[in-house]
Amino acid sequence: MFSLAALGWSGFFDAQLTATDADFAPMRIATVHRSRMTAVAQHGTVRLQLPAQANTADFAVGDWVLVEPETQMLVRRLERKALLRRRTEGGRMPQLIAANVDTLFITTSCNDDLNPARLERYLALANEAGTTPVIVLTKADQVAETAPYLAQVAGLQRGLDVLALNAKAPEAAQILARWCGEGQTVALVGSSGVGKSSLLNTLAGKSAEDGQMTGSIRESDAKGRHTTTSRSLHPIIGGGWVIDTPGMRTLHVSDSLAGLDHLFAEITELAPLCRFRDCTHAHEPGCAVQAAIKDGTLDPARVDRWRKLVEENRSNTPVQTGPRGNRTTVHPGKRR
Ligand SMILES: Nc1nc2c(ncn2[C@@H]2O[C@H](COP(=O)(O)OP(=O)(O)OP(=O)(O)O)[C@@H](O)[C@H]2O)c(=O)[nH]1
Ligand SMILES: [Zn+2]
Repeated sequence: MFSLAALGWSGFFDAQLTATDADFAPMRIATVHRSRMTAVAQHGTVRLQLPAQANTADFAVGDWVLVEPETQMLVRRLERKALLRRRTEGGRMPQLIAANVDTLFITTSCNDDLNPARLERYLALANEAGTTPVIVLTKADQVAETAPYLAQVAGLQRGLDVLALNAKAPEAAQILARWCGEGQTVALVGSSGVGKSSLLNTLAGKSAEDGQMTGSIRESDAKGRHTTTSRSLHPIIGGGWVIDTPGMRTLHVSDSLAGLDHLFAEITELAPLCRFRDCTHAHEPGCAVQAAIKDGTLDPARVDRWRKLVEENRSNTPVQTGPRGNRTTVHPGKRR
């Protein structure tokens, strides 16, 4: 038995209920497949009945829905507090990754997987979603010192929490406990092999074998490696919920202007100080960004990465146009 608060219910969702909703049970989407979905209810997990017109692609793990209790028929989805989504190459609509996630554990390991430019992509994703990012460096037990790895990620975003742990050790759950209290939802993202499944098993208190059986479906990818292919909602031992996501090979940045501004705040805050309002910060006289690079307060490599992501975001984000402010989505053209 779970209380609604333990499931992550809050005033934000309560405020969306009307008098006629009293007959329905709030439930949280636990898995989304092509033609079926399951949800966690106060009494356990149920398979939802879907109305004929429902499209499971419109739902994300972590979503709150109202359900008709006798028939388990889905009635409607509640507005989301946060939504992680991305566009895949050639994808017309953004793919939903997870909803109502409080904290995104951006996972990488203390080895060659650690790549600040890739982490910045995940940070933009988290910022744009309205989810707090935390960088989790796994495989801390495999290196003599974690300090050099922590140093590489510490400056990636103001106020960013960064920590190193062994994903397979039970202490990992204590290190992450501040983000995992009752009703809190966290999600794991990162490249294949960094230890997301290991961390999930540690947080959910499962042995590796149980974890594989009851958790994610693992199948071989093109290279014969076993990778996580589904996502689902799992209870954390000390309270809260964890959503695992499939390993992402490449994360293209799109629809994330605000997320990028927040990520690169130390750069975007300088722009108003440039002499020209439309300064490109490349060659203009009186450019505050170039001045900061020159006096050593701004890392030129960081500025290059910022420029590249802003450009990528522009070319991948549909232009919102239309008569009298109607928002018409124009799908992005071929990537250059
Ligand atoms: N020593 C050590 N090994 C780890 C740690 N985290 C993961 N591993 C090992 O690294 C390998 C990959 O870990 P997984 O948890 O399967 O990685 P994943 O991110 O879930 O990978 P995908 O399912 O492909 O997305 C496994 O052999 C783990 O046992 C860690 O913190 N320390
Ligand atoms: Zn400038």
